[in-house]
Amino acid sequence: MATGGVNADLAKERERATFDSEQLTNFLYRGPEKVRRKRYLQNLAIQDPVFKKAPLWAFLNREQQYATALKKHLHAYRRIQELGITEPVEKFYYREAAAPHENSPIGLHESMFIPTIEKQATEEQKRKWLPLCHSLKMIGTYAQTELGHGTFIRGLETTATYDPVAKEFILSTPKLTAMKYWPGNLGKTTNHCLVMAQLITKGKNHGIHMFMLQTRDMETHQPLPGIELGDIGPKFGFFDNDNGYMILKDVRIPRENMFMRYYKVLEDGTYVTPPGDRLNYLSMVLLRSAITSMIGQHLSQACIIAIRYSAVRRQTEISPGGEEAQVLDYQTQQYKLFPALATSYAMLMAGRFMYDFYLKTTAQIEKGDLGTMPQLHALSAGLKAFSTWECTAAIEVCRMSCGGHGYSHASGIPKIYVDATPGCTYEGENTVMMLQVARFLMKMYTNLQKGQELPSFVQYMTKSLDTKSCMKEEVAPKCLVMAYEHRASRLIKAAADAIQAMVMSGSSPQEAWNKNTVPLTWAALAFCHMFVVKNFFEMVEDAKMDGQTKAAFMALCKLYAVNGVITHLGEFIQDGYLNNQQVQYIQKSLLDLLAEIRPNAVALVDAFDYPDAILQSCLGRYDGQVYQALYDFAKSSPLNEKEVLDSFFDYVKPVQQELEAMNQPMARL
Ligand SMILES: CCCCCCCCCCCCCCCCCCCC(=O)SCCNC(=O)CCNC(=O)[C@H](O)C(C)(C)COP(=O)(O)OP(=O)(O)OC[C@H]1O[C@@H](n2cnc3c(N)ncnc32)[C@H](O)[C@@H]1OP(=O)(O)O
Ligand SMILES: Cc1cc2nc3c(=O)[nH]c(=O)nc-3n(C[C@H](O)[C@H](O)[C@H](O)COP(=O)(O)OP(=O)(O)OC[C@H]3O[C@@H](n4cnc5c(N)ncnc54)[C@H](O)[C@@H]3O)c2cc1C
Repeated sequence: MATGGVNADLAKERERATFDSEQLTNFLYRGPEKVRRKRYLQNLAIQDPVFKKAPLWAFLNREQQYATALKKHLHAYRRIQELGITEPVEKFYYREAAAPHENSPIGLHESMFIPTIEKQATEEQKRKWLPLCHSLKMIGTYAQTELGHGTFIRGLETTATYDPVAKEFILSTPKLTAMKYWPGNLGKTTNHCLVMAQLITKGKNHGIHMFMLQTRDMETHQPLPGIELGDIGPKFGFFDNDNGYMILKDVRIPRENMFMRYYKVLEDGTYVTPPGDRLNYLSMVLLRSAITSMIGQHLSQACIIAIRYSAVRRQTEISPGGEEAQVLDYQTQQYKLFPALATSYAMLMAGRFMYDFYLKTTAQIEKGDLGTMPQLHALSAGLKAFSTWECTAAIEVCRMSCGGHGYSHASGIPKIYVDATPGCTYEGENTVMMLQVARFLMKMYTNLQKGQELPSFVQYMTKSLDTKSCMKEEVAPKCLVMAYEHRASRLIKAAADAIQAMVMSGSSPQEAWNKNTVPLTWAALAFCHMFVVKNFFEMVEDAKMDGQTKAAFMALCKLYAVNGVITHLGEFIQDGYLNNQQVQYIQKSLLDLLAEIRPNAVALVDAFDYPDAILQSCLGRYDGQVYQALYDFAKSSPLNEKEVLDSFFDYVKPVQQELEAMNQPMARL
């Protein structure tokens, strides 16, 4: 049955591409040297026998999935130290290849616990905790969310009451809804956590603060007295992670366990006012800033799978008796997949901007300059929400575009989807994040009205609203960007005017805000969309690559912008900014771009440079031998280990016998 070699259709696709995919790979990973290093690290992991021999997650139950993920991630953690890998992005490449599609049970330790100690602890606390963290004596997580509150963190109910006599904080869960619920790896893996709790000292509540809590004995791993904790049970995805619950019964911790870099409680219980508000929200901002790239990568994997498969899959004779067409040749299939592909590139570019902006801004914060914190908060919240919404929707489109096989774990896409979609909820529920963006935009609008200068990325608001688009038959990037700016400005103005009008007629600002949250999210979404489009064009224009590669990349960028106009057409034409003729130009441009991208589709996904060992998809294989792979996958199903299952004798046979007896003529009498 084995066919071997590269599938002929896929081979042809690669031959007909108008550009060299390696050029785009080099751009995506910031240069050929970095690509070589990425491949080297990925190969090290792929060839490691510990990872190679591990069973595929899809055939394991939850406990086995957890144990396998833990084993692999701990081995990866050790190897990363042995190999001296220190760059976060290089650690990511190694881990992704070591345990593809398996979420790390020590992930929160690395992505939130250690960074929070680094950024929020005093030098003394760092000296004490960080060496223990690096040797995994301390394994920690971030325990903020409670049963009753995830979004409204000022409403958290866990308390940390200072006792000046013992110089200790008493951590308590005063009621059911105050129980910590959801923190990743809290249930079984970790022995420490950062607890967010209401700080009460000298009888006064000073709001939520961060405390270091040891939850389990560092030798026996048993929970410590006064702490009840466990796993919250199976979820939609993240099967391999022990999201946990925790109840605290007056647990005492030393005063030194409060994170005291910015916030302080003196020995006598005096609270020292911090240098700025919301500094203890910075750990969330770090993850939000990283999520746009991460979700763009999830979507890029789904696109590789769906596009390679669509090049191999043939279905339906185009003319009677003729050859069946590659499904990728159907315009409708292209309309599903190419906007998804364009979205993944758009988000990778937005994620690149976002993470660089995070590094720049936090360097300023470290030096005591908190001036850019509001911009960092607004952009990280907005791009996190916009990218996770767009990418998860597109992943589902990719899955459905693979027909029936897309529904099988053999495709790899269902797992990508279930692990990507909680990105819309964790680190700030998306609608709530959009309303934070709206809050920032309303402030900027008021500042504009007062004649104040605006930060560069909202400068476009200062332009008076043009009434007509410059769009011509040749749909120009400049006119597309202006259309997005126009839509965002108009929707921001509309929301602000509606709020101001309500306030003028006697409503309180809060009431006016609450009656306009839908238009406010329209404005915030339009702002984020505009930002992503503009950033994409700028990055393509600045990219150093040959002309053919740039042309292929630019076609995707234009498609992202054009498709966005068509999807949200109402908002672009509501005030007559685009007329009927201009909309027709844009619609035609969409069809032209689908045709232009078609010959490059496979090369554009090859450029993401994911080895098969990471993709783990029968449909997305580089060699396109999908049918053999699907057959092998089916054969390896544990249900096939026995020819006849015990359940046949336990259940089918007895019922057959009962029915047979019931249907005997004598039995009916
Ligand atoms: C490329 C290599 C990268 C490698 C790096 C790292 C690797 C990362 C790997 C990623 C792995 C991913 C694995 C995922 C695992 C899942 C993890 C999930 C973890 C969690 O979910 S933790 C819990 C998260 N919880 C939340 O996000 C809660 C959401 N709620 C809030 O944030 C706040 O409650 C909310 C909604 C912002 C409101 O706060 P509140 O204090 O009530 O504020 P107001 O609305 O009243 O506004 C007042 C004022 O504050 C400003 N503000 C609010 N937040 C911030 C902030 N974060 N920073 C700065 N300023 C803030 C707000 O704008 C207002 O300002 P004004 O000037 O208008 O008054
Ligand atoms: C996989 C996963 C991992 C997680 N890991 C962690 C972790 O490690 N640590 C941790 O502390 N937490 C963690 N969480 C919890 C997560 O951060 C919260 O679930 C998230 O912040 C959303 O809060 P919520 O569940 O309270 O949603 P809710 O706020 O209850 O949302 C429910 C609905 O109410 C709406 N809503 C709520 N408030 C408003 C408002 N002000 N205006 C308009 N609409 C509103 C929302 O839009 C949503 O539609 C995790 C969650 C998941 C799913």
